[in-house]
Amino acid sequence: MTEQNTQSKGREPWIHLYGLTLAELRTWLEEQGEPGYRAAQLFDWMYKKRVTSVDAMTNLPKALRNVIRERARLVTMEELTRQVSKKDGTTKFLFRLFDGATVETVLMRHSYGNSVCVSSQVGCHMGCQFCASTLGGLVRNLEAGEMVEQVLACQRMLDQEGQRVSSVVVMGSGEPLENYGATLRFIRLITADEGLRIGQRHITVSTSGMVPAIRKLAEERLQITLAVSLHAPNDEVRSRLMPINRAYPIAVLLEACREYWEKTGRRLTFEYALIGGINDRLDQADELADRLRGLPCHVNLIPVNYVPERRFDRTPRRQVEAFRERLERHGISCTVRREMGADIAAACGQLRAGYELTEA
Ligand SMILES: C[S@@+](CC[C@H](N)C(=O)[O-])C[C@H]1O[C@@H](n2cnc3c(N)ncnc32)[C@H](O)[C@@H]1O
Ligand code: SF4
Repeated sequence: MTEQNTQSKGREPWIHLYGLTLAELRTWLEEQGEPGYRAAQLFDWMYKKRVTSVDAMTNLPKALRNVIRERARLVTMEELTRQVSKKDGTTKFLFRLFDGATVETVLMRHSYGNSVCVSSQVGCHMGCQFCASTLGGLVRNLEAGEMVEQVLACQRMLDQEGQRVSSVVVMGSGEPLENYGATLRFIRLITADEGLRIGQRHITVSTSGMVPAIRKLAEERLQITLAVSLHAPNDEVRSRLMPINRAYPIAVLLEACREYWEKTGRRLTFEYALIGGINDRLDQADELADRLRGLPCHVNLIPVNYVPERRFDRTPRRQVEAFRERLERHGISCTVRREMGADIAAACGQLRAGYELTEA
């Protein structure tokens, strides 16, 4: 039996079709006593025609459709809410999963294409001080198929406009490298030729800095971008903001990043949320530049999103610009991330947190 079935503890033994590769789907069909060649037809309905019901798969025999309906599931998530930004078209979805847990997905509309921000876990237990996703701790890992479904839900919305998902960032709730197997499987599924065919170079995985997993990922030699949430120029500040820094301090983390670059040839991205009075002084920009010197990388500066439970101040716009200029003067490539969907609420994780509160 396929790997994903054994992952899914605590649910009825049905197979999630979006969690399977084409070869695995073929094997599964054969195990059900059905011809394996039907897998390609099924995949076509799933990924090219993107139907949401097995009944719509009209070129499959009725008996086969019955087998699939009884023993497998196609769509496992229900859309609870959809908010569309009037400013920039950013769309935030809140989904209910098969077990009642909820996750967020965000579709961002850029001039250069459409990007989906995927969640990798329900909640998170990493405890970063500025992040809403961790407020209720970790509920569970997402399965690969549930991550694929997030992308497909956005693609179905884009289908109405004749557009496609051009890039994927695993930057929603959760620490993807803690859910390593599912994240890797997800990447393989969405890049597959017979699936959505999203190029590896259009995929970014963001991590809080799980050093052993970064090393393991480097060995896979994928062409994805690794984004590392750094947020501080030294261990004192980073350990206050991110408990993981006590296990893997900055020097150890940057060493793993260098290894990632050496093995994959991919430039690193560092995420740096500017928090007023904590990590946004110009001498801290100097210190950050010192640490990153010689490592092929790009820094994304993000004025911290307000999380009511945390009460961190946002760095004023002028100071953000000064910080960026200082880094650039040191030769560090750097951008200030454009705020998307500012009118539809909230830092990552807040939509779900708000929903869980009103449901409780
Ligand atoms: C929600 S995390 C998920 C991926 C992974 N766990 C990580 O930490 O990189 C995605 C990014 O959002 C950032 N982030 C979380 N809360 C934020 C906030 N309130 N303001 C700005 N960025 C935030 C994180 O630091 C990280 O760079
Ligand atoms: S920033 Fe990432 S690792 Fe930290 S709590 Fe949020 S989701 Fe988890």
